[in-house]
Amino acid sequence: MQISVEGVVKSYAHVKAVKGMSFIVNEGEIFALLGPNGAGKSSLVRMLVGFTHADEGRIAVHLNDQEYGAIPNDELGYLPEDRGLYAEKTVSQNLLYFAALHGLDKSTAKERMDYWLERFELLDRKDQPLKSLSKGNQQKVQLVNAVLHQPKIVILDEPFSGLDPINQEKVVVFLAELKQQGMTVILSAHQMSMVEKLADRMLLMNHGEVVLYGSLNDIQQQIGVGAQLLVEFEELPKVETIAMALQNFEFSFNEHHLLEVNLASASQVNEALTQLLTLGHITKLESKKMDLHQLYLKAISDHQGAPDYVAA
Ligand SMILES: Nc1ncnc2c1ncn2[C@@H]1O[C@H](COP(=O)(O)OP(=O)(O)OP(=O)(O)O)[C@@H](O)[C@H]1O
Repeated sequence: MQISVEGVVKSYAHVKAVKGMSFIVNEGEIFALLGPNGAGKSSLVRMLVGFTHADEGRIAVHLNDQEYGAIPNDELGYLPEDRGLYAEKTVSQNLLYFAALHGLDKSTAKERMDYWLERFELLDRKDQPLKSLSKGNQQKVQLVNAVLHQPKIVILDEPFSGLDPINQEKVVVFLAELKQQGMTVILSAHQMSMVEKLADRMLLMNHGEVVLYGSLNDIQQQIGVGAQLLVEFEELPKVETIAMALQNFEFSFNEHHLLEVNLASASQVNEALTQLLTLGHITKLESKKMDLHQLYLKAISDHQGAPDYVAA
């Protein structure tokens, strides 16, 4: 299995939502689509599942020795942006109905349903109407619904949204188990700490363009910030003095008023330290790698996208 997206463009009326994006999703990986609101993630997903088509470019899904223009329905597990189960029906009525639509026999469907509901601590709610469950619990039922037929490819639009931290962790475990079962998982998310734990590779997009693409290591290299120094001075020097000394470095202050100096690579440590020592007495010094949350903020603030609006 491989999904290849080549130069895909998608516009709606006057909005150019996807502007020539290319990437590959490999079999068995957890692949994260990241980006601010309106970046074009859902537009991409809608093309991957065949709800809409690209204006330009090509999507090729290589599966079972065939090539498809979108993920075929019987191999797709989908958690759509606008969730859509039957609110009046019970949890089990919903799940068994959709499992049957996917051709699953009732006893297999029941067995798998009970397994996943148990994992999400929802087994005792299965005979209750879906609408009587909290928003987060309904979301967990939706997740179960997406995978009951054991599809090869699972696409989840914001699987963590509306979940408390404990349930977010449960979803992390759920997704890791899907991967273990051999499924390929594509998800969009805004929770960088969850993505960091899970994703094998990721694509950060902004204004319909690829900003960063690859593993966490790859994107750390692409953004050119290998590490950060965290510095505390006995007496914090003036910003202008710091700027003079650190001309070759980007720096900022964190919420504890510690100076953060970005290093392109570890080889810059000596130069940075030499300059920092000219600024005063250092009381604390730490070095750390930038996490995904910081990489995301930096990449998006550095990115100058092309305009989204096209002339009428
Ligand atoms: N059906 C539509 N008609 C017109 N414009 C649309 C439509 N769907 C999306 N857009 C526009 O396309 C751009 C990309 O939207 P999209 O929903 O793909 O972004 P997103 O990254 O999924 O955002 P979010 O994180 O908020 O869900 C936005 O400017 C949006 O307003």
